[in-house]
Order: sequence, then structure tokens, then C-alpha cells
Amino acid sequence: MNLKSQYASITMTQDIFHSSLPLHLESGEILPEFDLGYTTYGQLNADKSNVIWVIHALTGDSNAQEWWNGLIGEDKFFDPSNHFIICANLLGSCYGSTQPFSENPITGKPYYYKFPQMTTRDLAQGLERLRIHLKIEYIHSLIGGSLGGQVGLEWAYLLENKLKNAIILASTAKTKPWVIGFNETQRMAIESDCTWGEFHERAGQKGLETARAIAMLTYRHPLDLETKQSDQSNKLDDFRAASYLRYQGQKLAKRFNALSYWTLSKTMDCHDLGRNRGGSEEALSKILANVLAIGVNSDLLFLPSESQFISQHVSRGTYKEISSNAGHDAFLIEFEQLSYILKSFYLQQKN
Ligand SMILES: CC(=O)SCCNC(=O)CCNC(=O)[C@H](O)C(C)(C)COP(=O)(O)OP(=O)(O)OC[C@H]1O[C@@H](n2cnc3c(N)ncnc32)[C@H](O)[C@@H]1OP(=O)(O)O
Ligand SMILES: N[C@@H](CCO)C(=O)O
Repeated sequence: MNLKSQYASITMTQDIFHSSLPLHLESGEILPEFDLGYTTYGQLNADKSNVIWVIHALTGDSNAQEWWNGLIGEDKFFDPSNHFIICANLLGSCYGSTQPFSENPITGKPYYYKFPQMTTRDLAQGLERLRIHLKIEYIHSLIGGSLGGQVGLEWAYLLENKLKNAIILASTAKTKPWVIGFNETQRMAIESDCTWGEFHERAGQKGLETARAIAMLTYRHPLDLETKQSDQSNKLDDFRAASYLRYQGQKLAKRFNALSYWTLSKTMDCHDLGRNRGGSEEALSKILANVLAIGVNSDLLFLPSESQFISQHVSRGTYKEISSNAGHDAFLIEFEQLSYILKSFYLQQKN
């Protein structure tokens, strides 16, 4: 299906890939079949060398040109006039891919709370199926931040020499207890919603609001809130920071569901590139692609040292840092710095 692009000259397609073959998950469970919603921008060039594969973060979707609009689009760093850009909605997420509200073909009913646990390795396997389906033999660059970076690392490991560059932003080779702890507080918020356990798409939505409010405090830096959410008058209540977090919670709950959120946060928790591969250092050293690991100086969730670790242990690694008060989410916001970092990374390869 072709959709009308906001740019008349650029081709944009949106489709759903259906895999009728089972996906054997790391947990030992099996997903009998699955869908992946995906979007492409631009066209594959004659020598099939211009594929840019974007991997979204926790609550993103496949419309990469919308949520990464400072990086992807006409005259942006990744320009669909030159690149064939693909982004697929990750397994477990609710934007066109198989997720807890999808029908389990074995029972004929939605999975709901019995949706299998998925790892970032499983999610990468899902993307690999789509790559094969699209007959893409070579990926010029994959790029992803946070959860998208975790999946990106797993996929870079699997792709071996089918990938030239992996750009991993604000992410990690193995999820630290700090992040698992924050994710657990968010799941506790969801569990405390009295509708959690019910069998409908709004189950746990109030809890999801609280979960997102907690998460926002890990995606921002205290200085960011200080700058944007300080109150001018001598207030005793109704602080801006409070309404900001409530608003952010409501905003997410309108577009996401608690079961997908739960599933993907569990996926993030058990991310470990080195599992059954001799540890993180060993696994990183086996990645054949050039790896650009980008940290954010104010990231309180995935620390810059975790991105440095990635760059130090892959065989061809570069580390760059975004300087920002925005915190973790700077990778979704600081487009100018990001474009500059990417430009210097690709230039360095030519020399
Ligand atoms: C269908 C879809 O949307 S698909 C998925 C799109 N999202 C993704 O892909 C996930 C990645 N993106 C993100 O996480 C975010 O969009 C980011 C990080 C890029 C930017 O976050 P934002 O929420 O836009 O930025 P910020 O933290 O500055 O908050 C601004 C919002 O808070 C509101 N706000 C700011 N201060 C306050 C306050 N004191 N009280 C209430 N609301 C406030 C603003 O009005 C604004 O609202 P809006 O989003 O309705 O315009
Ligand atoms: N803000 C990101 C999560 C942090 O990487 C998202 O909502 O996808």
C-alpha cells in the first residue's frame, strides 16, 4: 500500500509483514506466527547499498520520519532522496506488530497476560525475518537509541558482515540493576491499577499514566526540569513539574497500552548481549560492523560510561557524546549535534 508522502517526490510505503513460520524465543516459548508493521521511505538504489534501518525506542512506532523528524526527511541527515530508510514496529509493541492483544493462533483468543516473554535477541530475530522477506542483503547502517540500541546491538551481532555501520545511542550492552529497578517501579504502578488483570485494551491505563510519569524523571535531567518547569510565584501547590508529569502520563496512556508497555519493559530488563556468548566484552568483540556509540552527558538512565564500554570492546568502535541538559531523551531531541556527530563519523570512514 502506498501512502501519500508529505514530500511529493519521495516514496513512502506502509505495510504489515506476516511471518507464518514460528519464532523460537530465548525463553523456550514459541510465537507460532507474527506480524511486523513497517514503514519505508525512499528507494533501494541500483547496487542496493543505501539501506538505513531505524530501530525505535520503548514507545516509538515505525513512522521514523515523524518522531525523528530532525534527522530523517528531505534535506535532513538521512534523506529519503538518497537512502532507503526502513523502520519496523518491534514485536510486543502496539503499532501494527504482534503484541499482547493480538490473537494467539493456537487458542483463537488474544494473548493478553500470556504473551510470551521476549528478549532483545528475539526482537532482532523478528527484524531479521523482515530483512530476508524484503530481500535486503546488505544494510549500510542501522541506528537505534535506548531499547532500539539494545535491539540494534543484538542484530549487529547476528548480521555479521551484512551490516556496515551500527549507530547505538544512549544504550547499553547489558541492562544494569538501576534500569531494572526503575522499570519495576513502573510495573508496580501498573499492577496497582484495579483494572490490571482485566481483559480489554484499557486495562491498567491509569497505572500506565503513573508509570510514564516515573519514567519521564529518568528520561530528563534535573536541570531540564529546573529550566522548563520552575514556578515563578511563591506557590504552595499546583506546581508546573507536577502538571507536566501528569500530562506526560496521560499523553502516553492515550496512545499506548499497559500490556505492551509491561512486555517491552521486561524485554529491556533482560537485555544482555553477552548471554551464552561468554559475556559482554566477548560478544561485543564479535560484532564486525563499525560501531558508533553515542552517549548523552546528562543521561541518568543509560550512563555515558555504558556507551563508552560498547565502543571500547567492539573491534571498530567510536564514542561520541551529546552535550545537553535534556537527559536520556536528548537522543530524540538534539538533532543538530546528532547530525554533526554522524557527519564526522561517516567522513572518518572515507579517510
Ligand atoms: C502515535 C505516536 O505518537 S508514535 C510515537 C511517538 N513517540 C515516540 O516515538 C517516542 C519518542 N518520543 C518521545 O519520547 C518524545 O516525543 C520526545 C522525547 C521526542 C519529546 O517529548 P515531548 O513530550 O514532546 O517534550 P517535552 O518533554 O518538552 O514535553 C512537551 C509537552 O508537555 C507539555 N507541557 C510542558 N510543560 C507542561 C506543564 N507544566 N504542564 C502540562 N503540560 C506541559 C507541552 O505542552 C507539550 O505538550 P504536547 O506534547 O501536547 O505538545
Ligand atoms: N522516550 C522514549 C523512551 C526512552 O528512550 C520513548 O518513549 O520511546
